[in-house]
Amino acid sequence: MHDAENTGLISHWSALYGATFVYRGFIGGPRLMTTDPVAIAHILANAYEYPKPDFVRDSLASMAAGHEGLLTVEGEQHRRQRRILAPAFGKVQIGCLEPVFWDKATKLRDIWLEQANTQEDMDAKCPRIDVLSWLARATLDVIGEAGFGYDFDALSSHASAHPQNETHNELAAAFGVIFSTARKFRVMTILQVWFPVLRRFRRNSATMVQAHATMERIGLDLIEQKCAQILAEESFSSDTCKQSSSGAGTSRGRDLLRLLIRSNLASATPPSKPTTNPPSGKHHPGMSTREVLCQISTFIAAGHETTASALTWCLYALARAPHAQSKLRAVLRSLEHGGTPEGEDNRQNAAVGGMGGRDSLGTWGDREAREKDLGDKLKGCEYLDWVVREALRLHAPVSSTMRVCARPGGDEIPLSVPIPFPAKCASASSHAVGVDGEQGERWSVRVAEGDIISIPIQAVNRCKSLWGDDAGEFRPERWADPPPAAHTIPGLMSGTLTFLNSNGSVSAGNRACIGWRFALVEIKIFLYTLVMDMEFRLDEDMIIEKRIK
Ligand code: HEM
Repeated sequence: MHDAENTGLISHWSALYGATFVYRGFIGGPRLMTTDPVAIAHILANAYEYPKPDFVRDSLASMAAGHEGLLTVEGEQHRRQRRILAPAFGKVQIGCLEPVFWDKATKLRDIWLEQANTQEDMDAKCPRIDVLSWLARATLDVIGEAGFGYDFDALSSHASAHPQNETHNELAAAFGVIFSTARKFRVMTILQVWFPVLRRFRRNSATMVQAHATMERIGLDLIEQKCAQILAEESFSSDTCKQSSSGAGTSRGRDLLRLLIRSNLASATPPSKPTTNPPSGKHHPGMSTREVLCQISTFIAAGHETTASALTWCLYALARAPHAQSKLRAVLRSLEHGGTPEGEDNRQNAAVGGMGGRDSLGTWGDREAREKDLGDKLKGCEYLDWVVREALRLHAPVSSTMRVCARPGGDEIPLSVPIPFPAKCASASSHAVGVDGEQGERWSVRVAEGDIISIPIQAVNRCKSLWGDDAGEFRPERWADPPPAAHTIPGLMSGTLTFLNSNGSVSAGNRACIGWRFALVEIKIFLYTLVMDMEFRLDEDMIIEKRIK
């Protein structure tokens, strides 16, 4: 399962055994796998009764998210953190971060254009660019600045033109050590799940200890800086405060961490104490410094590679569908010129790779006003929206997740597709019967407390029973009229599980991606900036497939 390109196998099993079946995990442990939308809706709507299994939380924590970040905490602690974090991810607040997205997207585009002009092995007009590594740099810079006002400087150090070159930024290097070590020791991580005695042999090399210390030191410094800024603003109670809380202006100084600390202070401050935040009416405990610290690494772990991978797959899908790519470019260009084809002549000399493209955004006059105007237009651009939805449906960056039943005494999970008895087997000549000899159909499946359930996000997104026979094809136009069956998936991005779903009540738990709006706005601005001036094609000499590294 680990090595197979991850959707194919699950779709194959679903075709053989139905939407809900059991497979054997590591050392034979049984796991329930379901692509049934009703079952998935039930599990996700009761998020606190279906938490992430310990080994999943452990492995997320070791991939830098920490044990007290939003990705890894459960129950009451999660509810409290989510409430404090939610305001930082609101529509207005994300709007404030748009200048960062424009800035990094433009920087990346200029680097690629420069490479296109100078690359030695450029064959005629088609230079080869390793898109994923560059996008990983760009999205690291984005999450650094928009997440906590920190400059990773990953794009600026591009002079060597080799994105794989080691970074000189100490926080990026520390994160790299932790992230790659966590990935490398997968087998050991799995063994530690089954044999807890092995947990004491966790690798804690001097490099790892130092990497953790660096992350902690820089994180604490950032928290201190933000607290000082907020306190200064509070004491001045000036326009600056009004401006930042209303979300106006540029992003400088208005990062997620700062918003989170403001929200945390408001939460932990007795209502009598003056604060620039509107009174909530209730007094809740805030997050500890350790919890705030863990959110910094959580933002990097959850928001960096996911978005780089999403953007890479968007470009891949467009490269494989030249017609859709040209249509998108035409639509985006018409946005810029108020719906007219003006500017086409200027671009006629632009070679593939966009070498005749524009100057950076800065030379267009009032840069901020122009970005704001374009940002608004992008939000209303239907075809761009279809392209992004379709690419993220087909290529969900988080391809699966797991839950464990924690309901005392187990649960009965409802199904929309019944399980037949005798159950279907791989071989048509053999049949299994229900454990209790039962015959007929079952419209629910019984799970015991402790049973592990796999939710194959990407396989659900590509399910033919939901999306039709062309479910595996990139066809943005399908979003003009999505099939009714797709609406049974209560996803954040209609009909898909890419960002998981949010149909749970606050008390039952909401584990959907809190950064979905951040990601979508970032992706759209990057696509606009890159696709406008460059044409993307696949390198014919490369085999591109999706693997969990
Ligand atoms: C295209 C980009 C992204 C995708 C596809 C994505 C997908 C997801 C998914 C599937 C989950 C649920 C994981 C699970 O419960 O097993 C999740 C959770 C989360 N995501 Fe994202 N994400 C993206 C971008 C971001 C960004 C940019 C941020 C932050 C800036 C972010 C922050 C988080 C956090 C903090 C959680 C945990 C939420 C909770 O448990 O309450 N994500 N994401």
